[in-house]
Amino acid sequence: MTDTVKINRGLKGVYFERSQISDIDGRAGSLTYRGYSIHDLATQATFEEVCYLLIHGDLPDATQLAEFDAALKAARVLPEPVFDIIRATAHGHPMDVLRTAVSALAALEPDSHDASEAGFLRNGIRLTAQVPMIIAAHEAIRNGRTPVLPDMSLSHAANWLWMLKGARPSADAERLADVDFILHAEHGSNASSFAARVTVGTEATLHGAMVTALSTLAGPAHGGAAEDVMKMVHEIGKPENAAAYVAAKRAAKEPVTGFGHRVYRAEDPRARHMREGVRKLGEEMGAPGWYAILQAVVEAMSPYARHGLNVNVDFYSGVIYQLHEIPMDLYVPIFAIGRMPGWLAQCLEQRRSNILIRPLTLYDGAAPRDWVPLAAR
Ligand SMILES: CC(=O)SCCNC(=O)CCNC(=O)[C@H](O)C(C)(C)COP(=O)(O)OP(=O)(O)OC[C@H]1O[C@@H](n2cnc3c(N)ncnc32)[C@H](O)[C@@H]1OP(=O)(O)O
Ligand SMILES: O=C([O-])CC(=O)C(=O)O
Repeated sequence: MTDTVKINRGLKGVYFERSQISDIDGRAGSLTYRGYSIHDLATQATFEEVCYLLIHGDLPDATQLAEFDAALKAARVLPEPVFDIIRATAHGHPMDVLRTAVSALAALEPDSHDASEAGFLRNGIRLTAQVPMIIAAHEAIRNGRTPVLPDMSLSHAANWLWMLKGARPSADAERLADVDFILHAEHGSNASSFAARVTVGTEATLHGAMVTALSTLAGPAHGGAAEDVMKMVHEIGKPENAAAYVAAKRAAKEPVTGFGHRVYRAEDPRARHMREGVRKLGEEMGAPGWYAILQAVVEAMSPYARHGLNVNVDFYSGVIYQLHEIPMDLYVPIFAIGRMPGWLAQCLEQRRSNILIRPLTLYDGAAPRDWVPLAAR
């Protein structure tokens, strides 16, 4: 038996379900949401339109968009006890605070156990609005400031920057955040979305699935990479040091963060937009050095590109946040803001044709043996 079973460690290359949400061609380096190219969405759409597209399956018309936008804005409310929880955990990593607050919302929202399609949708849209509020409130509280109230006249991206900084963002800063959210919104059966689907598979709540997703996103092999890239850039310090840094990592057989992907063998198509954002912003802000370090790392990694090892979406995003003076430990939470509609769409899809997700592990431990009483061990 042991010899005949084929094991796909890490479920590499395994299809576990059909999906109509997004499509990744890893060899071509292409990504579509509901059939629309990520390049068109990143250059033409707003995050609100992308949310609607992912959740409902089609682009909204003007009335549908206005209704969706109004629902998202109306959901910018946090129950008071959530602020107490944020205050009590304020010294923790923002991702731990966010996950704890979302978990608390499961107990605080009266309809969090509504497992109907409408219940998932209502709770999911509410959480999409609440997640940036939690992150911004935590950032204010840990710095001794009063959380900034949401501004209902602002878009999702602009309101996030407003609550984070307490100042109206420029049109360019708003668009950069919007594009960042669009690029991070959905990515098939990535680890956090898969984990969320496993939770929905047990007929658990949407809040439960979101807590699972947040826990899974936080790891450095997944959403935590942007924070690690920024730490790497600081460690490298100047472009001339990049080659030695990469050589040392390769010699130690350690991954160079921001490179590699389970599915892409060509460059991650999302990286193009982030790269352009870093280059442009760096020049505008008179700080081109960060981009130069990143490109020196890319150059040092170029011998491995032909083996399919290229930059992923998180390679460039950290520097954009750094140029906006956003603390490093907020990088993963920002990813979560963008990923909310993707997680929601995945949970809705799982719920509609639900099945318990329960694979097998092949036992190769100790052979059957006799019980040994404690005194005899
Ligand atoms: C939003 C996201 O989640 S994107 C991913 C963010 N994560 C990172 O950037 C962390 C760095 N990257 C990695 O650790 C990995 O590339 C992962 C976890 C993303 C993907 O891992 P896997 O799919 O298991 O790796 P994969 O099978 O593609 O690796 C193939 C080979 O490339 C190597 N490799 C993969 N990533 C890297 C890397 N970043 N640096 C150096 N070598 C790498 C592996 O060691 C492996 O080499 P081997 O065949 O000699 O053993
Ligand atoms: O697809 C993956 O494995 C990881 C990823 O890029 C994402 O979640 O955006």
